[in-house]
Amino acid sequence: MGEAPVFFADDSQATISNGFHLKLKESESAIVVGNKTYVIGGFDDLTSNGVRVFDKSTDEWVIPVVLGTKPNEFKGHSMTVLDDDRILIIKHNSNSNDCAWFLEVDTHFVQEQKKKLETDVVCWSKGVIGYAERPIVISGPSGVGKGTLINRLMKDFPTMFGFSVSHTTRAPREKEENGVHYHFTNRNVMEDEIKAGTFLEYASVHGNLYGTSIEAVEVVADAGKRCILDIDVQGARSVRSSSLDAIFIFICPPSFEELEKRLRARGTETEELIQKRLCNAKAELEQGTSDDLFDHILVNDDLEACYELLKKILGLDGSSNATFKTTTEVFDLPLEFSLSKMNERIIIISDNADHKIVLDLTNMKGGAPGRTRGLRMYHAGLHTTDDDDNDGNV
Ligand SMILES: Nc1nc2c(ncn2[C@@H]2O[C@H](COP(=O)(O)OP(=O)(O)O)[C@@H](O)[C@H]2O)c(=O)[nH]1
Ligand SMILES: Nc1ncnc2c1ncn2[C@@H]1O[C@H](COP(=O)(O)OP(=O)(O)O)[C@@H](O)[C@H]1O
Repeated sequence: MGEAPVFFADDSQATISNGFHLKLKESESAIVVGNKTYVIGGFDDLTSNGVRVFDKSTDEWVIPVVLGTKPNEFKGHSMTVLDDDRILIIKHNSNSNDCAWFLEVDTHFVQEQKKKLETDVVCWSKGVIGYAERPIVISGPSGVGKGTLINRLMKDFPTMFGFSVSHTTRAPREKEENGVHYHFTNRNVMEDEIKAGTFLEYASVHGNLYGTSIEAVEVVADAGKRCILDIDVQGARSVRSSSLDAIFIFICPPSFEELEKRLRARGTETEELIQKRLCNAKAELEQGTSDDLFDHILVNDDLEACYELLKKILGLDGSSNATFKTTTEVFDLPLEFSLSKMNERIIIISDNADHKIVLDLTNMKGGAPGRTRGLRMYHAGLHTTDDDDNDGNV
């Protein structure tokens, strides 16, 4: 039986706490979503994971599993509930690069994780202001040239793309670096991490476990880059059903014989492993080309031609409207403020009312696991129409 909720810090907290009074620490505040009261804050306390939940239906406190990277330095904040499935938290005295955070409490991803982990789960997702490009999933059989194409993109556009470094239980190849090509791990550790909800997706491929951690994707978004995932078809299917909102590209070889030739010429696998990869390639090619999982299928025959096509799909050849807006005005938020919600716009009103900033969620995309992208911020009164630019539209 959980500790019963005790007494109040002040009236405002008492009114939002679902008909009972909560005693909150100085840096905490509470908000009600359905039957549950979420108490958020206390990040300085190392014994706390920053979120506790009082469930009115069971009369119990629950400490949920908290996924995603949580915000640091969380002094004052204001909150509001969106769509009954996430809480928007805006930090006081912050700026637009790090002011908006979402605690997802009942989104599709969180519901899935609750089922998987059989416990209460919440997940943080940082809000990113401004135009945000969709992550890219690249799949294809072993030896088709995925790594070659990705390395080329990263080399030609170093500030634009970031590689999602997967975890794997396979042994490192010569020249592969831990933390750069993969996070090399062992099966027991990885299975425990899978159980703990560390991964956005994972699969058993060629007899080893491979997985994309939530952190691997977030690290890239934090660096302001567009994330590239090199994952197998099973992983692509999992990502498709997540909120990552990626572009899915499948790379095919010109022929099976050519695939075998490349795999042998690379010289990184034993004969036994080459046979295993070739055998799996048949099924991968069938799955990759037979349903609607992939948005684009590229044949990597001539490398240059394939690379040009890839750049075209990604809007890098100058023929598309997909320009990269990397800079947006930085807004300083007041020391103290309250929030008011008007449809999909959140008005941030400073306590002395000299300052009004709008956080526009109309083009919000993505979400946990990963960033919530496409948010827009402007000074109230200065904005004219909804369609005067394409911020957030991908
Ligand atoms: N599902 C999933 N597949 C992955 C991940 N990382 C790599 N893979 C896939 O695992 C397969 C084997 O990768 P690897 O051992 O590096 O060999 P390669 O394909 O010959 O370069 C490839 O199809 C990769 O796309 C991951 O995080 N998740
Ligand atoms: N279009 C191409 N034509 C000939 N060889 C290629 C081509 N693309 C890649 N390769 C070579 O094929 C081998 C496998 O490529 P790699 O990028 O490692 O594949 P993957 O990452 O899909 O397993 C490498 O030796 C690479 O240099």
